[in-house]
Amino acid sequence: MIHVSTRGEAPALGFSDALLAGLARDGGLYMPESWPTLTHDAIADLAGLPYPEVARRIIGPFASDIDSAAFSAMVDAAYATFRHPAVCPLVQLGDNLFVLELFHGPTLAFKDVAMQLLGRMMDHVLEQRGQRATIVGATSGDTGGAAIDAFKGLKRVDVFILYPQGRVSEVQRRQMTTVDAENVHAVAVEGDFDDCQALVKALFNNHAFRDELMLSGVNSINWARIVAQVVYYFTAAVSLGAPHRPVNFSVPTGNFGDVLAGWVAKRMGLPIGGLNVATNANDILARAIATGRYEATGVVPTSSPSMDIQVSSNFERLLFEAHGRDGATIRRLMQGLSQSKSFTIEPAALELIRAEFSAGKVDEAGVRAEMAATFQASGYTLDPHTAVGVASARTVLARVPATPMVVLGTAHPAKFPDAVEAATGRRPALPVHLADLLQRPEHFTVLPNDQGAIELFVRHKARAAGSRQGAAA
Ligand SMILES: Cc1ncc(COP(=O)(O)O)c(C=O)c1O
Ligand SMILES: N[C@@H](CCOP(=O)(O)O)C(=O)O
Repeated sequence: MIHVSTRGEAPALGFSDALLAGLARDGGLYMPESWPTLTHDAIADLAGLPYPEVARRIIGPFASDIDSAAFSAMVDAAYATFRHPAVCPLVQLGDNLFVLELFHGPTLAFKDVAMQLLGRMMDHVLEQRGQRATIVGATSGDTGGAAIDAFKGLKRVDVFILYPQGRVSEVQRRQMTTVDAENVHAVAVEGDFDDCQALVKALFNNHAFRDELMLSGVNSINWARIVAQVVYYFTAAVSLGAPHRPVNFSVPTGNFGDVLAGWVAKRMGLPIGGLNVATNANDILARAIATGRYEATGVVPTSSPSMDIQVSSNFERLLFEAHGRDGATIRRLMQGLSQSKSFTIEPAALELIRAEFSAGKVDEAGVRAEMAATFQASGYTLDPHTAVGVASARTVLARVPATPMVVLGTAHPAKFPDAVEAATGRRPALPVHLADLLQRPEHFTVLPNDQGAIELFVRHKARAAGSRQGAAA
């Protein structure tokens, strides 16, 4: 499978190279050249299969350059880390309303689903090539913890996670800062998530720095992240009757990776009726889909901090497809974004996007009301991110009540105990393996929102680690 950049100027790469590259060298994002599809019967055959087997059938065609026996073992090991036998179970909340619980992995967020596999695949490819890599990632709270858990202690990688200081929950912060592994570096940046993400992209776009340290990325700019997230759309839809009937999804959205994975599932033949982009007060995507104008206005802190994002990286992948895979157009739109923080989607592209995506914004009062109402009605505890998805899903469900609606349950409520307690009156407890998280000592470094300062820190730490590994070898 060949992968091309959304900006049309970087070399095309195979899966393993795209996996290690993260961001393309022209600043774009990798996408496969074509979509593998599953027949109606092949989708029907997925019913009742264990999650790892579905993962092999969906991810396998993309990861075709990884040895299949090794890949198969990595899939089994990745999903053995989940605490639920179904890996991603489906829970019914009401008539045709379901929550797909994606938070049974080690760090209680949907990021684990992809990251547990990504860590194993990267380590495998690096070992085969005899290489070391420096992973730099940006997080609004969940990617960081999931990446640190997946990569901690690995000999061939150093991990640097940039998070916005003071803008993640205490549990999220501690999941990053209490891991005592030499190859892990939690960096509190004096800025918001968009600043952290811009810094990561700037490090990649400094080609000398990128090559010197062999930078690699684990944000959803990495195509492998998206592929691994496609699987649960299949397991959920098939358990609700696909391919014999369509299923809708409502996705709490920030960086647009998770909902894009649903759109990929649709390209692969899954009968998804509609994909609902559910946003919190940071509603740039809802505005863009409603008006055709993508306009970044500055991040507002909310009770769903992982979705406090204005520059939504993966929207670029959808724009690429909707604009006829024309790299020149994407370069022009992205230049507009960096110069004036805005661009206009071309009318034909907007029409294509609207044919597949609806969008809705849920404000803070709406999030609280949804958490409270769901808890009172069914005793089910939603985290604030999933609550955005459920509240927005109800609007769609009112329009199309006969089609099952699956809301992606993106985080465990115990990651956001203050918001959940304020809405429901109950403080959710952390699972046993994290029960002493609030007592563990923290290690982190505070750095300014400055590319030079980040580069200095990463170079210093990565070189020291390289020398340690060299001495030990
Ligand atoms: C809990 C939670 N919900 C939703 C999202 C939004 O997902 P995406 O960035 O893929 O749109 C995130 C962050 O990615 C998250 O951590
Ligand atoms: N919400 C994310 C932000 C980064 O998203 P990613 O999917 O691109 O890694 C987070 O919690 O870190």
